Amino acid sequence: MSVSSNSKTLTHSLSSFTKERILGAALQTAFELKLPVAIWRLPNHTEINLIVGFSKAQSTAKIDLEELPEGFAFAPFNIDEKPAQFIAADFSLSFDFDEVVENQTHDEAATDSTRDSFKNLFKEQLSQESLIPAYHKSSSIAELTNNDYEELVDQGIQAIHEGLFEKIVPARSKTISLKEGFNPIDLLLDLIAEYPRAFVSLVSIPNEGTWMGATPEVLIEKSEHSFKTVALAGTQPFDIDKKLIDTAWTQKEIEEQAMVSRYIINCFKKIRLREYTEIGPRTEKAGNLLHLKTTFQVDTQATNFPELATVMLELLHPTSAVAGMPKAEVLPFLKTHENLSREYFSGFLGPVQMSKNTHLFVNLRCMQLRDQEAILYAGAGVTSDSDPKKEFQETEIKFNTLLNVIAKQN
Ligand SMILES: C=C(O[C@@H]1C=C(C(=O)O)C=C[C@H]1O)C(=O)O
Repeated sequence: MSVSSNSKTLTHSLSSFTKERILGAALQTAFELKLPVAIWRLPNHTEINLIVGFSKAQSTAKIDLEELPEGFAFAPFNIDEKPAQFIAADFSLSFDFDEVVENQTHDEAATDSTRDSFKNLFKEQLSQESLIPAYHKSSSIAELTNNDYEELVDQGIQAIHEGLFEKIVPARSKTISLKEGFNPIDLLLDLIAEYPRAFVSLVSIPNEGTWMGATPEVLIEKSEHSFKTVALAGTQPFDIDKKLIDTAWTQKEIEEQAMVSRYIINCFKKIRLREYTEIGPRTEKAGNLLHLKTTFQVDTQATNFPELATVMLELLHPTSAVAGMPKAEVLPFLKTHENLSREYFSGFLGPVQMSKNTHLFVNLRCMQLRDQEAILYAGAGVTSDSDPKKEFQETEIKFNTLLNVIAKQN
């Protein structure tokens, strides 16, 4: 294993451990010291990243992508009711294949004692051979669950027929029990291996809990001079015997996805941005599913709009792919009828300003890990042509993205 190191790092000692062991020890240490931690792998990348914050995750009502330091953002669906969390990259590690690199961390005096406690306990945990790491659990107890999803979809369809809105995305949850000896790191590494094109992550924050997922949906990508967002909607199971270009889409699915594109274009219009590139819609494979996807790109240097990502983030979230359209009518309807605490499901998450790049994703195909159980979440886009039974089936196949991999454990 090749290693890069410097005197302030642990790397020389890390290189003799497997990534399972290192990630497990870091998660356990963060749990014991009540520190926030995020582990992720970007789509189409091999590198796995881990950061630990040496102070509490910062609660913030606004994610300002220009102002924030390097770190990881984790925002709920309803950002007006519950603030977003931000984990600063006080300690960070990355693995590329088997090579481990401990990145130079910020050396702020205020966090020195936490840094020392973290490093000492981390070293101790690394020596535990069969460690099953613990994770932070949410302090919220009242979990709402809607058990009649078809009825909810039906109410949505009726409201569309009455002209209240054009599209709605009701969601539901499914609780499963976790096997004795469930190891979140093993599952995370299996998801990473199974879904190379997804954003795979585990986020664990004291009081907020632990979330894991493999999402196909980019919310915002920002690099020094470019901005990207996508309109992703329309769902069908992936058929291994069929070529992607031969995929046929119904009018309902085409319209449903077009509404998401229209929503993004309307956001551009609000800020008078005319120069963007639009690619698609094209069929996109997302694990066991297929979606329709249109990509929107902007050269932020040519348009002289360096803060575009922050402005668009506020306008876009939650998009019509996870809420519906128009938002002002749909959000109160969901609040009254959905009867589900979405929490971080269909919120957004991802690394901010890490090596000058920001990658935010919509938190889909995800679950919340609790004590011996996990709550999975999924929604489906409902339009006037929806069939409640089919929408229920769609949420079932969305759950399968995680369930198929969980079933392979042990
Ligand atoms: C709401 C979810 O997915 C979103 C809804 C889709 C749809 O309605 O077809 C497709 C992709 C996502 O934008 C989910 O995965 O839970």
